[in-house]
Amino acid sequence: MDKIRWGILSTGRIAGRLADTLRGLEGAELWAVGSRSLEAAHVFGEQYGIPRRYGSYAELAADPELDVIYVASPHSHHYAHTLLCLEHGKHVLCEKAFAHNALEARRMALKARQKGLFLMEAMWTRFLPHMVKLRELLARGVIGEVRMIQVSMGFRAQVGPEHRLVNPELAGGALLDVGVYPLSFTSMVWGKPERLDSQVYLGPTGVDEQAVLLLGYRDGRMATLISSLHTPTTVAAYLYGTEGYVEIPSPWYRAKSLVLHRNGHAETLECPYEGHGDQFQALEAMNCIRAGKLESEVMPLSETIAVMEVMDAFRAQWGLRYPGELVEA
Ligand SMILES: NC(=O)C1=CN([C@@H]2O[C@H](COP(=O)(O)OP(=O)(O)OC[C@H]3O[C@@H](n4cnc5c(N)ncnc54)[C@H](OP(=O)(O)O)[C@@H]3O)[C@@H](O)[C@H]2O)C=CC1
Ligand SMILES: O=C1CO[C@H](CO)[C@@H](O)[C@@H]1O
Repeated sequence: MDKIRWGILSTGRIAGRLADTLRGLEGAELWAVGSRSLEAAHVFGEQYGIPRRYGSYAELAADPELDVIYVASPHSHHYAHTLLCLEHGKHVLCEKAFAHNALEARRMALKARQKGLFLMEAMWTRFLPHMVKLRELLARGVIGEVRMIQVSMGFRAQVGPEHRLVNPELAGGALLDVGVYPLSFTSMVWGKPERLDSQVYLGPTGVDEQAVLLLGYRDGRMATLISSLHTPTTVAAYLYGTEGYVEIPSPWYRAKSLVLHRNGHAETLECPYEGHGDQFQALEAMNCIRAGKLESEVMPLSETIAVMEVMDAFRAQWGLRYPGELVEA
């Protein structure tokens, strides 16, 4: 296959980051951008050297020469925008959190399967070298049996009530924005939890501004996760095993090393990479598309859906519903 042609849906902050990555990535061609505003598409197109610029997402999705679209709109719109792209025969890499809820995620996965198209949640951290190394270490049992996991991800968002981070119309809240990372991380190690408990602070707009999440697994394994848009926290991860522990230094989700603690000694394992780090997920998407795979084995849709189910359960504990979320008829 020739170069894979990418389209970028939206001109926001993270859209700019992947555009910057894609323009230098082997095998990729940054082909088009779509925005709600043609002017914004032109500005973005100029900035990143993108030849085709559209003033609507529908026109972007309909471009017959595009292969894959990166959906980088707010959480509230991932469902509709992903379906739009799939309906037009485009493969999709969709930002986290994948949707409002698991029902939407299941429908997105079903549509991709029906259309024979690739779809993946852009859980980019999973593809970074330190995560590949971590999976290797755990598979070799270097810290014995992992019994406890502790992960935090919190920062102070100084934004107004309309901002996507706290606006319920845009599916704001710490859980979907940052909590999804520790949940997906724990899922990568152990799969879906059996028991859930939590403490939450709902802010003035009604969304979760911070929470402590407790996950219970079979045989007494447990995880404690922190997610916050209210309080800056360390952004570190620890996996405690029966024979030692692994520390992923702050910020754990894009770290360039791991620290292995065993027998009173700490060994730093370097896991370097260049660039923003989102190139690995783009390479995974392109490799899958070239191989005719509909999903990634590293970030499968079943797991994205399972994590959404866990987030649904936490929101149910908190009585937090989003105005636009799909509900069973
Ligand atoms: N992987 C990562 O590290 C990160 C991932 N993210 C994820 O990326 C997504 C976007 O986040 P981010 O880039 O920070 O968000 P921004 O607010 O910076 O950008 C969102 C873009 O979505 C488009 N959009 C479509 N509909 C709406 C709407 N109703 N209101 C506002 N914007 C709309 C706009 O583009 P336009 O005007 O061109 O149509 C806007 O620029 C989220 O899912 C977020 O969780 C965010 C940050 C980091
Ligand atoms: O995915 C993300 C990574 O971290 C950011 C904070 O620094 C979040 O706001 C964002 O959505």
